[in-house]
Amino acid sequence: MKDTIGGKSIILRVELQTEAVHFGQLITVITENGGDVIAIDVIQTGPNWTVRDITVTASEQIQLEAVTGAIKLLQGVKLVHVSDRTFLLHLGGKIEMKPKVPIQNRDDLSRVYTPDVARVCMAIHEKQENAYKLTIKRNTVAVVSDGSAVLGLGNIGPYAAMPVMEGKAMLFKQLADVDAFPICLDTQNTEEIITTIKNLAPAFGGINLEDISSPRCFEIEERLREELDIPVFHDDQHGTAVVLYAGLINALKVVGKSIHEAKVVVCGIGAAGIACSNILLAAGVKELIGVDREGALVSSTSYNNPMWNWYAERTNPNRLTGSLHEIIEGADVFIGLSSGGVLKRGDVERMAPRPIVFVMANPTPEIHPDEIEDIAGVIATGRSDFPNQINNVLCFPGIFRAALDCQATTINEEMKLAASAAIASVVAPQELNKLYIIPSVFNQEVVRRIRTGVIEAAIRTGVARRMPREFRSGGSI
Ligand SMILES: NC(=O)c1ccc[n+]([C@@H]2O[C@H](COP(=O)([O-])OP(=O)(O)OC[C@H]3O[C@@H](n4cnc5c(N)ncnc54)[C@H](O)[C@@H]3O)[C@@H](O)[C@H]2O)c1
Ligand SMILES: O=C(O)C[C@H](O)C(=O)O
Ligand SMILES: [Mg+2]
Repeated sequence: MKDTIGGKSIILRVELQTEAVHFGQLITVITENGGDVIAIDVIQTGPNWTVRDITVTASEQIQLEAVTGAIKLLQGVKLVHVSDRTFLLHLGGKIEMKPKVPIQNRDDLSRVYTPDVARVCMAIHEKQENAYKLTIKRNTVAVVSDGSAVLGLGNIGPYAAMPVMEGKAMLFKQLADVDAFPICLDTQNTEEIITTIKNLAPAFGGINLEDISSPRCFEIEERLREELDIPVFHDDQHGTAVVLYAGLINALKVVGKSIHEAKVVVCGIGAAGIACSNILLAAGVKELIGVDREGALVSSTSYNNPMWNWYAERTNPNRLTGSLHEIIEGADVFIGLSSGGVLKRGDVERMAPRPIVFVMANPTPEIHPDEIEDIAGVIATGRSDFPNQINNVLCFPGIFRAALDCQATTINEEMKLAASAAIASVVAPQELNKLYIIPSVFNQEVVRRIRTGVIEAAIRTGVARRMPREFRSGGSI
């Protein structure tokens, strides 16, 4: 699949006959064909030959193909091989498990394993809560997918979903020191998914559901929330909604509009679109219209999807009908959670002045930001290679850090709103502008502030089973 935006990067291993060709000629051929040379490494040299690795990036895959084609035509140059840097990074997977203590002798062995481990087992058998003290449970989250709605790629199955889940596990660890396991299930049957996750739960302090398509994701999450005593959080719904709301709070300030008066169009009424709409309704949006493939959702129509009937009852107060291109007329905010290329420049031209355009489909947004840069008030995407990344990665590490630290039984609405406010607050008023409405994933304040705000909300709403030390002003739970 050809991605139309974002940098592409390859490493070219070339052997040059130094008498037949100058290195400068090779570089000229690369740049003339649209490649940027970002690194050169000498691998081996001989009396009249040299082998080098040249790292080349280009904005389009097609340019990289042109570069390799042109190199093959150069006299005195042999293209030994081409490696895709992204694939290299994924070789053998991206994470590993590491013991916390070494096992160096028999004594260690008998304590981490048989026979002494039995005493620890019995301590948990006598008091199940001890699992939080004596196992990985207190710091471990399962990232579970069935591969049915992976990014905007659709139902690509559990094997193909793994790289995303491994990536989420890496982010959990790096950003919030949460240990996370990627688990991709080879079933898309609602009951089987629920039963499997329930059976897996003893090892985990939380369940992060990921990339499970709607409407099954709603029932799976709801049932697991009822039946488990650890937080179950469908990231595509709630993580996205938390970050979207944080971004919108700040974007509205940039364009000087009020959330109560804004006309908001959400495109893609799936897992993420429904959750984002819910948070917007709770935040006071009055004119909210949902659009999916068949056009605007309206209460006068009956849908096969029960969530859509529920949705249409609560939104579209003026009962607008028609396609996205019609509905978008005069809108102040567009929120895309559908698939790449759905929005056209003409649509944005017909929005209200200084429109807010959040095109959050991954990996290809609903419109390329460059196409509307001159007419939009604020633009955000889900990707890391544009300004204003509205992506659930800003939420899930911090919200689970908080939930694990206070051993929350659930992640409730108050905790989610606290997370949104925490994220929005990281951008100081004097820093706020159209290219900076949302903090970077690498801003360490993000997880820290989410953790504080979310633990406070958990304690306030009575779902914390443990009071972290810094929150113990009087008494403990
Ligand atoms: N930026 C983020 O943090 C973030 C988070 C979650 C999801 N997403 C993106 O949002 C999209 C949806 O994810 P999801 O988990 O809600 O999936 P989903 O399958 O639950 O829902 C997708 C919805 O979009 C609709 N849709 C697809 N193409 C459309 C089109 N051309 N016009 C109108 N509607 C269309 C589908 O009918 C479906 O209702 C994906 O691209 C995903 O990558 C982004
Ligand atoms: O994985 C991401 O980048 C965000 C989100 O979970 C998505 O499904 O697109
Ligand atoms: Mg996802």
